[in-house]
Amino acid sequence: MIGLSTAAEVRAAEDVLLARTREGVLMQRAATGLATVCLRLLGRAHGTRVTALAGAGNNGGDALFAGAHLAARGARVTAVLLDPDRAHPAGLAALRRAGGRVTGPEGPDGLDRADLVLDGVVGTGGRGGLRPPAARLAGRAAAGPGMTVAVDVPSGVDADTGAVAGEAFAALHTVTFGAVKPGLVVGDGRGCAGTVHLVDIGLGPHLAAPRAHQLTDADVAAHLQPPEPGDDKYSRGVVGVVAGSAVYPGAAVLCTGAALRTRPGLVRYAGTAGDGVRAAWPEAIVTDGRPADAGRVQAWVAGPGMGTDDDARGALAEVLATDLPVVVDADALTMAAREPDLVRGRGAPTVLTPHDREFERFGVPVGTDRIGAARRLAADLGAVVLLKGDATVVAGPGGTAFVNATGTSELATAGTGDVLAGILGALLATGTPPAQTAAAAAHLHGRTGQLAAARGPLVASDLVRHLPRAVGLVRGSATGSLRDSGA
Ligand SMILES: NC(=O)C1=CN([C@@H]2O[C@H](COP(=O)(O)OP(=O)(O)OC[C@H]3O[C@@H](n4cnc5c(N)ncnc54)[C@H](O)[C@@H]3O)[C@@H](O)[C@H]2O)[C@@H](O)CC1
Ligand SMILES: Nc1ncnc2c1ncn2[C@@H]1O[C@H](COP(=O)(O)OP(=O)(O)O)[C@@H](O)[C@H]1O
Ligand SMILES: [K+]
Repeated sequence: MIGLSTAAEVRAAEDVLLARTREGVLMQRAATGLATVCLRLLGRAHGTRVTALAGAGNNGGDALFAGAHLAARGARVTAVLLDPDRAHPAGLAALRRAGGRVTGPEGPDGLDRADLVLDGVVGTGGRGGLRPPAARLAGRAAAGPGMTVAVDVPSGVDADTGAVAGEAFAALHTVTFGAVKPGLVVGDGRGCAGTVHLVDIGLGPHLAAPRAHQLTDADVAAHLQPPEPGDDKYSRGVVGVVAGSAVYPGAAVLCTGAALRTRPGLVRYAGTAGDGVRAAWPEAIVTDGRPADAGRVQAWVAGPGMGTDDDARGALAEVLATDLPVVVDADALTMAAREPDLVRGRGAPTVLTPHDREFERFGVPVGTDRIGAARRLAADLGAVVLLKGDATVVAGPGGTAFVNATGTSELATAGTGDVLAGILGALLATGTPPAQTAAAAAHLHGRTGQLAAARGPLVASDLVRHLPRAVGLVRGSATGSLRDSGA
């Protein structure tokens, strides 16, 4: 699990460490790590042209020291000081000693010929979008030929939320210190950060336990254990699906198929699209009646394509009245937003899976702080909220959050949410903690999308087909990597 630490959490750990180390040691660790990553990315230093944009704070100090390291290895480094009178004195002296050039915000910045641009304008001390001189230089860097590398955080990105209020530096890579900040992996900040590289500066033992995480394949593998010799179809967790309708039979087929393909123990279907489900998935046990007629299950999925009429409302109320985990998706979200008390006060886990428009139906738009928004709704409803997007966020009612690290924008196609709901139901049926289980489902869904998209555009049923291979890949038992899978 990768911990995501806020700027305040990182600063608190830095303060402890600063008091125990010689002055400048932490910045040296940061700058050396930064220069090392840059050298790896460039392949060589000698003869390369580097422009380091340096603000007046410690972020600028990091960029100046890293520039000095690169200059000492033969790079031609130009430091552009945003505020020449307040530049980090020791960093500036080091850069000059190493033979770097120095200019002001209007000077010859070399951005039109740079191989590498370091963005040390502002880091965790930043507030709001970039101010004009910095915004202009960030724009020139983005238009120029140089590989853009952000120091700690792309300038203009809120490190905690990923919000970008105005202009921000568009980085191909971000070299971040001590801990990954949430703003690098969620919201608009994710797009500005590019590939994130973490440099260890020794903060680990002093960091507060993070309240937000990213899961790795290894974490998710624990949710995808193969059956054991003593298992039978019931012991693997039975999923109940309430989905589809005469108008939307496909949602029932996709959701049921995804549950079966994730954990092929037993899936029961109850609803008005039974014929379609029978035809597509003879393995499912189908009833045309109410959820109560379906037989025993360990988790319910309710919502995809089920409609919002009185019968649908009745079926939803029925599953929410059980003491079982329930996934509330799609049409069920519309009904739950109208009657939140259906969800509030449930004893068993409830996982709501809104996209932004569905989220807004609960009263407040998502806004620019996606983790905060998911946490607030989760706390209000006493439920887990899985907020879909290019980096899906999961929040539990107690504030634990996860940001998904897998996926592809090819998933922006109809029906992929129905597949996610089926995956989630299958994983919840084993009784694992609901917030992490929801994050595991999003992770597996994203990996499946990456596999399916390796061949080009995907449709939702491609995901269902690729699920077994994705499960195998995440378990670590599949051969080959995502890149060479040729799926
Ligand atoms: N505290 C420490 O010991 C360490 C700090 N480190 C670095 O220090 C950074 C934090 O440094 P600071 O607290 O000095 O703050 P920053 O350097 O992040 O920001 C302060 C500077 O940014 C300017 N600024 C703020 N908002 C701006 C905006 N919207 N547009 C343009 N300029 C803006 C301020 O005027 C000020 O000059 C971290 O991100 C990291 O890079 C690292 O060197 C590791 C060690
Ligand atoms: N641009 C994107 N990048 C990555 N994933 C996306 C993107 N757009 C949508 N997705 C994912 O695709 C799924 C779409 O779900 P949803 O909107 O509920 O679709 P539907 O209701 O048609 O099934 C979600 O898991 C979401 O996270
Ligand atoms: K920066």
